[in-house]
Amino acid sequence: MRKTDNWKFILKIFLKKFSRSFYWLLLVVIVTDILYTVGITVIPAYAAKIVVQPESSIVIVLTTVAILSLLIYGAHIIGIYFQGKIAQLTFDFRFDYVPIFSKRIFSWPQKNIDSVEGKMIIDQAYESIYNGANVGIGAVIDQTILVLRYSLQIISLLVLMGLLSIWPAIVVFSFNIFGYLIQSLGNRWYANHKNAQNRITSYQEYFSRTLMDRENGKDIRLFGMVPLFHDYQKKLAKRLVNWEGRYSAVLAVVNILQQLFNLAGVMFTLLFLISEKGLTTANCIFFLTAIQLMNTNFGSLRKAYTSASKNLTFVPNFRKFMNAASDLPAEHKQNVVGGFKQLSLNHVFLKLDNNDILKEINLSINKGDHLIIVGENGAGKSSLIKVLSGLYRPTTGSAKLNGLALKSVSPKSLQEHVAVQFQDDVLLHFTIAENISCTDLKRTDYQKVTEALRKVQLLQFVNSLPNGIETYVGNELSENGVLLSGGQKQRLLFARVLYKQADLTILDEPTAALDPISERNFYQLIQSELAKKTVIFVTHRLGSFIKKGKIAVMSKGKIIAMGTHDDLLVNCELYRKMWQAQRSLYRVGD
Ligand SMILES: Nc1ncnc2c1ncn2[C@@H]1O[C@H](COP(=O)(O)OP(=O)(O)OP(=O)(O)O)[C@@H](O)[C@H]1O
Repeated sequence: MRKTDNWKFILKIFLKKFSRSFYWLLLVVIVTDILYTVGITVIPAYAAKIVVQPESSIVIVLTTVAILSLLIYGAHIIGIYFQGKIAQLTFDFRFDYVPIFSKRIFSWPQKNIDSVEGKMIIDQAYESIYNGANVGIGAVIDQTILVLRYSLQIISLLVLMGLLSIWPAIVVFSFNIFGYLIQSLGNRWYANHKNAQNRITSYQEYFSRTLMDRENGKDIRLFGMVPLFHDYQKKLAKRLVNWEGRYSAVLAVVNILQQLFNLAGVMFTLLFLISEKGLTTANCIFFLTAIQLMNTNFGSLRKAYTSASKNLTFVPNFRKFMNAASDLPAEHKQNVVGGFKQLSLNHVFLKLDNNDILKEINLSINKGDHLIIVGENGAGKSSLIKVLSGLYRPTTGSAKLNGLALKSVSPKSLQEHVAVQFQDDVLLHFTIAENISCTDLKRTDYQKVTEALRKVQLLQFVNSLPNGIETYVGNELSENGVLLSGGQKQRLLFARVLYKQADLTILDEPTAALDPISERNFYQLIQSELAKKTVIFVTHRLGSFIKKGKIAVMSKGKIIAMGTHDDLLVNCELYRKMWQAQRSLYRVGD
């Protein structure tokens, strides 16, 4: 990606953001800057009149100096106030990105979100916007505005100096240009080495995040893993400190050379002033003030420019995020499924990170079917569920819902007809009712929520809470929130499924955390509440329930057998082994 493209990209974002008032603010700030620059170089020279020309009227000179100073400093104060307003505008831009970010992330194929590459892109894009006021894309704009302001101040000084004598202006300007060239070498070093630094900081953030996250605390504490973490962190810190050391050395060289050039500029001008015998004291004072100010302005300009260039290195990450392939555009996802009739996979293969996860899957689920999927750990059951629920698109082969390509069905229609419960689902720290209805309280059917809670045997517990179904889950958004046990969470998630009453319900190990009584209640609910619905159900528990449906056995990414429990006991060795192993666990005395 070219640097100019990065600038163009940022400019486009901000031009859209800034209204006319922004340009007025900027104009006022620039005018006050120039007034200030001119004022503080001219006023001391004018005041010197009293010293060198005692015959001039002290009253007039002093009054003029006082009035000019008041005007100049007044304008300067107004300028500072408006700078604050500009900073507010450029800071506020990041909050426009909350909806843009989430919308884009959720329009990505799930496969990309789960991948390492996807994680990096999201993290880095996030960093470019939200890493603080002086970092990232916002900082590029802030610093570019500074570059513009300092440049105009320098130009006004050059014009002022040039009106008296062109040579000091040319000399100081040229030396500062050398200073700038040296600075750009330092900038180039930073751009070339930024990725190495990024990588170390991103690893380090993992450790800080994990150590600071209280939810991770249990095992780290119980297994005494803190030293292991600190060890890793120390090594990374060392690498980071080394990196910073090298960068400081580069900066020091740049700084020293720049100071030398500045000094040379001042010396040359002094020589010039000495050689110009006719120069008045007032002009002499003017030149010396102007040169000092110009050097300071050049220094600030270089600093702002360096900062803008440094922060520009964030832009490619952000652009990568904005340009990342999203799912099919909405216009290709207009198909609506009336009611559920059939879900079918034909010759489906799924590759994730270049690994073959699913191989040659052929499956057809018809209205009213109850399909149970069993298999070893890592066989591909959850991945298959992700294909069936439309989260993963097959790498080859087709997935169809009611004869329509699953990828072309509108998300809204899919959401209406399909309910899914994954083994790693998390409850949001919203109210219990919102977690079940998946919408705000105004649109929630309280009676249906109560009914679902009663069915999963949580109603009594929820009613005993201070705010009933309006109690918050967890304590991130409310101090009165309730902390739920693993089994309670799983029952609440199942209440969500019952509330929805979707045509097709997909459940991925929904009983793993349930006690035996709750588990039995769960099977009964499937048979009573979802009897007429279509259900796909992944489980490791080969209980009595399994004898009632059609079973698919998975191994190493394939469906190796399909049939009833009795068929499979005879025809599928893996199934027979799993059944016998589980039975042996529950036989008294074994
Ligand atoms: N996003 C991913 N990227 C790469 N590989 C993945 C991804 N998700 C899963 N896998 C791999 O796919 C294989 C199947 O995983 P999957 O979760 O589908 O198995 P499973 O049958 O549900 O296992 P379990 O019974 O343990 O829940 C595993 O080897 C896993 O490492």
